[in-house]
Amino acid sequence: MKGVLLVNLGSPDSPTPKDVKPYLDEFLMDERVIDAPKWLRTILVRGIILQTRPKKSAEAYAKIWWEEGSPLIVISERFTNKLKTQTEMPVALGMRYGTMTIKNAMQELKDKGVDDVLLVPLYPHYAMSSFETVVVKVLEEQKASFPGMKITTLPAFYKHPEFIKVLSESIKDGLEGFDYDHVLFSYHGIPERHIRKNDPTSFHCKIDGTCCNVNSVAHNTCYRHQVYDTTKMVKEYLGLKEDQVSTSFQSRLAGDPWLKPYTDYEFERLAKEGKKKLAVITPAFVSDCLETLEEIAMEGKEQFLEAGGEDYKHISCLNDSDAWVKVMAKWVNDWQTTDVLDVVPST
Ligand SMILES: C=CC1=C(C)c2cc3[nH]c(cc4nc(cc5[nH]c(cc1n2)c(C)c5CCC(=O)O)C(CCC(=O)O)=C4C)c(C)c3C=C
Ligand SMILES: [Fe+2]
Ligand SMILES: [Fe+2]
Repeated sequence: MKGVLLVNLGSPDSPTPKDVKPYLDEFLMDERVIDAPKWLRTILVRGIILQTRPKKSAEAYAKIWWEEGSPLIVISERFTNKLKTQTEMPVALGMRYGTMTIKNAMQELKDKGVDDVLLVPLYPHYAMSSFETVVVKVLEEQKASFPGMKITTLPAFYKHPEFIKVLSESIKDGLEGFDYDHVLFSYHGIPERHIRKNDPTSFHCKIDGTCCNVNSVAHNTCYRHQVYDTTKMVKEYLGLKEDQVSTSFQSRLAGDPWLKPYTDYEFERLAKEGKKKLAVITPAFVSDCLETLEEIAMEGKEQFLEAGGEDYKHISCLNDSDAWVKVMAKWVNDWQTTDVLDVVPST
């Protein structure tokens, strides 16, 4: 029997250093997130980052925590429950990190008789630190505990016309009544090195965009290429002008160079350039989370206004909107009936 496995990133169990520490430990010890050799990763993560970050992160989580729990988890659960009403297949939700494990979600599907699974990583774009690590983890669990289960993965849907439409329409709703003069597309950043590592040709990606008009298999796994495609397509759908839109990257950790331009620098640049009313959208995330609610909606607003901006609005992610659930329901139901995935990767 067919079933659907939704996977998102995960959150700590509570916004306290006691719960944030093991969550960050699992997250940052993932070799696809901090991709240093294990001995070095251990020193970096356990010897340095985890000495101070859990307290700082817990304070940030406390600012956005809901009565029902972490926004990312609550929203993902609401999305899952709505999807269940729109498909005959069993649907289960797991998280890559934390206590809501992928293994438990796979067990839930198995207990319902599912042996043919559509895996949906809840990320529009491919990065080894998001999409790829989910796929690898699911395949590891399959090998270890569910050998009879067939796994098919929904590809990154960053440029699927139905995704672009539902995202653009939700942005249009968010912009209504807000007299903006610029729209910033802020995506989660990744180290530039990860782009090179994910380039199967080893020579295509130049990290400055000059490669992106040349068709290449590299684009199937190039996070930078994919996010710029999303920006371009949403910009076209909404009829925004070239100088009304820009793309930037948030949430970097110290160390190696990450994808540029950095969102916090963009706030300053845009304010200094006279863009006084800024709308910010965060399309790397399908659900609101720490990185959107705290870093962008709270900290970002402060940074932009301090730099001379006058008005600022973060537009919510797709979350559990009926329109987004309907798009996902169509994709999974099409797979159920035809075995075909109408979500093609790019070249
Ligand atoms: C778009 C998907 C994501 C990518 C790609 C990604 C890469 C990435 N992240 C870190 C480090 C951290 N990210 C943190 C939070 C966080 N990251 C994503 C998504 C992607 N990360 C989400 C949805 C969240 C929010 C989770 C929530 O509970 O709301 C954090 C934890 C918070 C903090 O301490 O700041 C860290 C750390 C790296 C290093 C990385 C790529 C190498
Ligand atoms: Fe992250
Ligand atoms: Fe490219």
